[in-house]
Amino acid sequence: MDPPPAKSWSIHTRPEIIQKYQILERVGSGAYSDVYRARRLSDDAVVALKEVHDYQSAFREIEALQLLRHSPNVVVLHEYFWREDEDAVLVLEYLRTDLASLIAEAKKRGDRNGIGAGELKTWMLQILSGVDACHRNLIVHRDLKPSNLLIGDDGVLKLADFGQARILMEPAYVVSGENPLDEAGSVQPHEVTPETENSYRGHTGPEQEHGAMSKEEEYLRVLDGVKAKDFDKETNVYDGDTSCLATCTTSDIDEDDPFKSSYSYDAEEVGDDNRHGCLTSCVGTRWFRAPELLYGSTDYGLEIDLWSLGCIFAELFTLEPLFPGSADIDQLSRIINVLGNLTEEVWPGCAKLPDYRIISFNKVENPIGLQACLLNRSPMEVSLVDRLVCYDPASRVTAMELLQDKYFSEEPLPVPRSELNVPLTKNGQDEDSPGGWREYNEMSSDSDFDGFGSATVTTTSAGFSIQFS
Ligand SMILES: Nc1ncnc2c1ncn2[C@@H]1O[C@H](COP(=O)(O)OP(=O)(O)OP(=O)(O)O)[C@@H](O)[C@H]1O
Repeated sequence: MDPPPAKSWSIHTRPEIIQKYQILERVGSGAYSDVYRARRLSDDAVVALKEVHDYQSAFREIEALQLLRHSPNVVVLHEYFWREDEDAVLVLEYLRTDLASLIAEAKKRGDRNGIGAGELKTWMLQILSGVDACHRNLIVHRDLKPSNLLIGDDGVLKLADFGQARILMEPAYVVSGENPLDEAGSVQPHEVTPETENSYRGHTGPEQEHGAMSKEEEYLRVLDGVKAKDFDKETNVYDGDTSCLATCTTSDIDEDDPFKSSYSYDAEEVGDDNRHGCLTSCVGTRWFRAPELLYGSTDYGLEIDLWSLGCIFAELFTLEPLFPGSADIDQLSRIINVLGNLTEEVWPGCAKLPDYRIISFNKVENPIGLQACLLNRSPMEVSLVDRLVCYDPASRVTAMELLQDKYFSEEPLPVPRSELNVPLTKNGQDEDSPGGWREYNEMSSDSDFDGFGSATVTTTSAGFSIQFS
C-alpha cells in the first residue's frame, strides 16, 4: 500500500487559511482534531477553526452540518478547506463553553438544588431542539454528551462534534458507491451558503426512480430498525408513509462540492460501518452509550441518541453521571443494577443482539430503579429520564414528543435565555484531574473486563459465553 501523502505540518503554515484568518489560540483537542479560536480578517468575527486529522470524521461532520445548517441548536459551519493532501479545516461559529462546564460549575457552587428548574428547562429544550433537528433529518449523532453541547455567551446551546454522525437514510436515490471525495480532488474552500447547501428536500426528478426498489427496501429496513416515529410532515423526510419518498431528494448542489453525491445511505462507506448499512457498535462515549451498542448491535437507530439524552438529563438533574462505567462490562453492569436484567420480557428481540448470549450477568433480584438515582427530583423529571433510559429502543420517547411534554409548560416555566447562568469557565483544561476530561472522553475497546466481579467463561455451541457476577 502506498504511504499516505505528506501533510502540511501545521494549520499555521497554510496560506489559504492565514490569508483569511488570524489564529489566536488553541482551545481544545479531541480524538480526531485540534480546535483553534481565530479572527476572521474580513470582519473581525471570532470563529473556531477545527483541524480534523481523520478523513472519515471530517467527511461526516461536514456532511451532517451542511444538512443541519438551518437548525438554531446545531453549530454553524461557515466554510471548510480541504485538499487531497491536507487535513480538513472546518470554520465553525465559536462557542466559548459547554454543558459539561455548566454541570461542573453548578457542582462546585454546591447549591443544594443544583441548577434552577426554570433554567434546566431552557437548557433541556435547546438540547431537544438540536436532537430533534438531527433526527428529522435521520441523522444519528452517536456521540451526545455534555462536552459536545456547546454554549455561547448569550446562553444559546448547540450540538457540536458530528465526527461520528451518520445519515441513516437519504431518500435522494443518488446511486453511487464511490467516494465523492476521491473524485473531487482539490476544490476548496467551500463556503456554506444556500446555493451550495446540499439539502435533500423539495426536488423531484427522474433520478428518483433509479434504484427505487433497493432504496425503498433500505428505507423500510431502517424504519424497522429505528422505529422512526411520525416525523414532521413539513420536513418531507418521513411522515409515517413510505410514499413520502417521492418528495425527497437532493436540490441545488454545487458542482464543485465534493459532497455532492454523498447524500445516500450507502454512498459513503467509511469508518467501521460496513457497506451493507451495518453500523459499528464502537461509537460514543461509554457513559452515554446505549445498551444495544454495549451488546454489539450493528443495526441500531436514532434511539441510541435518545438513551444518551436520558443520561445527559439525569446528569443535569443530579450533577453526577448516571452510569459512570469504568469499562464496557462495568457500564452494562451498572445499567443492569438500576434497570434489572435485559430480557425478552423487557425488550422482545434482545436475544438477537450479537453479544447477548456471550455476556450474561447473574440475576439482579432487586434493581434499584431510576428513582433511586434521581433523589429529590420531581416525579415528572424521573418519568422524563425513565422514558429515555429504557432498554427497548422502540419504547424510548422521541425528542419531538418530549418538546411537547407538559413538563415544559408547567410552573416553573423555562426562563428566557437572557436569564441563564452561562458558565464562566470551560471545563476540562486540567486533563489529569480525577474524573476529568481524560476519563470523560475515554473510548475504550470492548474487551476491557478488568476491575469488576468475577467472570466465568463457558464453551457453548455458539463459541463461548462469559458470566459476570
Ligand atoms: N465551535 C467551537 N467553538 C469553541 N470550541 C470548540 C468548537 N468546536 C469544538 N470546540 C472545542 O474543541 C475541543 C475538541 O472538539 P471536538 O469535540 O469537536 O473534537 P473531536 O476531536 O471530535 O473530539 P472528541 O474526542 O470529543 O470526539 C472540545 O474541547 C470543544 O469544546
